[in-house]
Amino acid sequence: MLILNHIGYTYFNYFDGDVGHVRKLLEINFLSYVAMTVSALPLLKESEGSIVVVSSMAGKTGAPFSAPYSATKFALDGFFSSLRHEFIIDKVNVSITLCILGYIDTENAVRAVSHAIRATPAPKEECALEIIKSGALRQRELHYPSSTVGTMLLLQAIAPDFLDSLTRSGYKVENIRRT
Ligand SMILES: NC(=O)C1=CN([C@@H]2O[C@H](COP(=O)(O)OP(=O)(O)OC[C@H]3O[C@@H](n4cnc5c(N)ncnc54)[C@H](OP(=O)(O)O)[C@@H]3O)[C@@H](O)[C@H]2O)C=CC1
Ligand SMILES: C[C@H](CCC(=O)NCC(=O)O)[C@H]1CC[C@H]2[C@@H]3C(=O)C[C@@H]4C[C@H](O)CC[C@]4(C)[C@H]3CC[C@]12C
Repeated sequence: MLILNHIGYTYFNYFDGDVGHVRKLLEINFLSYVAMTVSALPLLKESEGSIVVVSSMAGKTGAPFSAPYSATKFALDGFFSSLRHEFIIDKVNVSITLCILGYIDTENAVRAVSHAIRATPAPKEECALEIIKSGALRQRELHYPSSTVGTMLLLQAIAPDFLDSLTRSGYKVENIRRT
């Protein structure tokens, strides 16, 4: 099983216009996932294995203060959803699981956003287990925590403007200091 999980450092703030940062983040969060998949594919085909791509709610719906990060996660969905089709057409028995995660209590995330986000983060240990399970079960997508992510995806489909305003109301915008 190939689990793609790493992310590069980004800021949590208004987009600052730095195109170089977006390019660098795409390299770490997106292109390296493509490169690692290419390297591992011969072995994965031989073992009929699984690719697990760790993404985010911010890779399915827009969220403020994470424009570069969000772009890299949307790119993962586009690339790996297309690849999944090709595997099925080609009868390649390698599964692709896209993990759509809400706010998780890892040290870096809590440090970056706890001053500005009202939600309580979900536990990282349970999250890690769900990620591994979803790959082993060859699920198409993991939604974790399922109630929050499931509700948000449903709202995106039926009431996208309402979801946007709900998302914004979850932020303490006054605590975001423009840099
Ligand atoms: N925590 C959250 O709220 C959420 C997380 N996610 C996703 O979950 C995954 C894990 O997130 P989380 O654990 O919070 O992230 P962290 O920032 O805690 O960890 C990121 C990891 O990536 C590694 N890394 C950074 N740059 C590179 C690089 N250039 N090459 C290789 N490795 C690198 C870091 O290594 P080192 O420590 O050595 O620098 C670190 O181990 C990510 O894909 C993230 O997008 C999705 C939604 C919410
Ligand atoms: C808060 C976002 C989701 C919207 C919401 O209100 N959810 C309620 C809930 O989840 O209970 C967060 C969803 C994903 C988060 C971001 C993420 O994907 C990890 C980044 C990691 C980095 O270390 C900094 C923080 C993140 C940008 C993080 C910020 C909060 C989310 C957008």
